[in-house]
Amino acid sequence: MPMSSPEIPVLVKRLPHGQDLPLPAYATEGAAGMDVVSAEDVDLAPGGRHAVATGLSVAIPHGYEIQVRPRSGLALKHGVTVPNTPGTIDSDYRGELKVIMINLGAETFSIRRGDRVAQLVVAPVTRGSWVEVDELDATQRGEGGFGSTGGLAALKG
Ligand SMILES: O=c1ccn([C@H]2C[C@H](O)[C@@H](COP(=O)(O)OP(=O)(O)OP(=O)(O)O)O2)c(=O)[nH]1
Ligand SMILES: [Mg+2]
Repeated sequence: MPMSSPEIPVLVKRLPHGQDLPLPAYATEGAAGMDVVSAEDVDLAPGGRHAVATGLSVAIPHGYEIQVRPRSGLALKHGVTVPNTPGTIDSDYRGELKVIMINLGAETFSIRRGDRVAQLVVAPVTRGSWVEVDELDATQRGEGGFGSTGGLAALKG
């Protein structure tokens, strides 16, 4: 028997143009994201982008967010992805949830109302607070970054 993980209840409201659409849903028992469908027809030209309507607004519990992530099949087969991935839906946002999509492929990509365009991951948020100091502790990495440990080759053991 697979263990079921706790589910976070998220309030969802179907907007007038989304009344007949299915709510975002997990495609399989172990899916991390709920597939969300488009509430509109959009033809995305090569290089084009659009904030795709979902016909939904949500109220996420405080301390959680929804991440809007691309579907890998659309990215691999068509070059269609979410440029701001993971998109952030704040717990206090009450506007329409939209999926920003970009067509990085060579062909126009047609999205039809009801098509599953992206996936939504409900995730906990940890917030930080600044502790301002004059000096930071020394580390092995120091100021090195952006490739300072080398290129693609594996590290020598
Ligand atoms: O893919 C996305 C990303 C954001 N939003 C909505 C929900 C989110 O809570 C709000 C603001 O998003 P974000 O903070 O990423 O955008 P911003 O450019 O910083 O806008 P704002 O000044 O409104 O925060 O826009 C979406 O519907 N889809
Ligand atoms: Mg913002």
